[in-house]
Formats: sequence, C-alpha cells, structure tokens
Amino acid sequence: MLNVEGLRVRYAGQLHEAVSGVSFDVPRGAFVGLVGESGSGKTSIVMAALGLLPAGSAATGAIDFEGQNLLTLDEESLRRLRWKKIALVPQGAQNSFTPVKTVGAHIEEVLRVHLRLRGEAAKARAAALLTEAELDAAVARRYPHELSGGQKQRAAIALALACEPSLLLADEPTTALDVVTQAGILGLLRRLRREKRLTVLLVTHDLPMAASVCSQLFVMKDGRLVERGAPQDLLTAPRHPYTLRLVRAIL
Ligand SMILES: Nc1ncnc2c1ncn2[C@@H]1O[C@H](COP(=O)(O)OP(=O)(O)OP(=O)(O)O)[C@@H](O)[C@H]1O
Repeated sequence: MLNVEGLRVRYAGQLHEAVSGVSFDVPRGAFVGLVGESGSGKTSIVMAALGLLPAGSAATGAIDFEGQNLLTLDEESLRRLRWKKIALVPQGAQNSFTPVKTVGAHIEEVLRVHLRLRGEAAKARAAALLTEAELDAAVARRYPHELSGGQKQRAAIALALACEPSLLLADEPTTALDVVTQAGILGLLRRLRREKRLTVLLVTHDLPMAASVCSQLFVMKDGRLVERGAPQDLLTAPRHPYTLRLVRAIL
C-alpha cells in the first residue's frame, strides 16, 4: 500500500541527510512499526509522505501510495489525499488542540472543510467518531484542557478518522502516557485496524511497545534503516548491534 523506495530527506541548510536511502513496504491491512531513537529520521519519513516537510527541504527517491509517487504530487493532489486517504496522528497530538475550541468543534471543522458536512449531520458524525475512539459522545462539548492525556490522544485518533482514511500514520501516539493508558491506546489502534480495515504505520522509540502490536518492524538509526523483521525475530535474534542495544535496554 505504501512503498518507500530509496528515500532521502535533507532539511534546508543542513549538511547531513535526516533520511539516507530508506526503503520499506507497508502492506495493505498491516500494522507496521517504524522504530528508532529520537532524531533517527522517523518523523521526517512521515512528513515526506504527507508532503509536509518545511519549505527548502529536499526529498528524493519515491514514496508510492496506490500507484502515485507522493514526492512528485502537486499540492492540490496531496491535499485531496491527506485526511481522506492518509491520516496523521501527529507527534504531541495531545497538545495540538486549540485550547479555545471544544473537541466537537475541532472534529466538525475537519468534517466541514474536507467532507462539506455541517450542522446536525456533522454533530452526529463527530459523536460517532468519539464513540468509535471509545470516548463518551459528551466529550464533544468539552475543551481540551478538560480531558486527560489518554482522552486527548483518543480524541486525536477520532479526528484522524474523520474522513475514513485507509492509511493511518501514528507518530509516538503513546508517549507521555502511563502504561495502562498506553495499552488502551494500542488496543484501540489494533481494533480500528481490524474493524475498519485500516493500515497502520506506528512510529515510536519504544521497541517493546511496537513489538507488542506490530506484525513487522523497521529499525532506524541515524537516518538509515538498519534492521527489519517480525517482532519475535528482532527480540530473540537481533542482527544489528543497534537493535541488540534496544533489546538489551528492555532487560
Ligand atoms: N525542520 C527541521 N529542520 C532541520 N532539521 C530537522 C528538522 N526536523 C528534523 N530535523 C533533523 O532531522 C533529523 C531526523 O529528525 P526526525 O524528527 O525525523 O527524527 P525522529 O526519529 O522522528 O525523532 P523524534 O521522535 O525525536 O522526532 C534530526 O537530526 C533532526 O534534528
């Protein structure tokens, strides 16, 4: 479904590439993990796929999505794909809500802009999305600061699902949450993948967490993909010294 081929990303004014020739494939319906420490290039890959790298950045290679190279698409085509086909739960999503707008207003705005849904229809759809994310529909009337971190993360997932995307990019969706809340969010993503036939790319620094939900892991280090495989294989017989370090860090 998403095929990354020889991807290179360099930010404006930087000598080093943030991503240096990365290739991997995310099959339709899979739950795949992109794992690596902070600064290894994970978010750069996600942003390159969405055409959201800052001005002046250079991204070369190819990111094929349903037969189109996302790196060469014009802004209008990318805009049509974002939300409706490829949705993002951004890093720090919990803090990305505007404080003066209710959760419902956030969702209704996306529904209005991207699906031209308004009024009662938008309200009903927002309520349904919150319920899908295992939140009470009444959360729509609350302001972001009235929600717990876990509830905000669920609301961010509800928002990402607003236009029924087929691919969900979840960037560090459980960071800064306690372990019980983390497990709840992962359970939700797992259920959504199954029930809504979503394909999920989970981006995280947390190898054991990714191993607990993903069917395939890609390990990044310094802009390169250093190892790939099934979680069980990576955990029991890591081949790259960096993966070994990540595994040892668990013990
Ligand atoms: N806007 C930017 N301008 C310049 N350099 C950047 C920019 N964004 C990221 N970088 C650099 O690109 C490299 C990869 O960063 P990236 O955010 O993709 O890594 P990451 O693995 O997602 O880490 P994190 O989880 O901390 O975001 C880092 O060296 C980072 O400093």
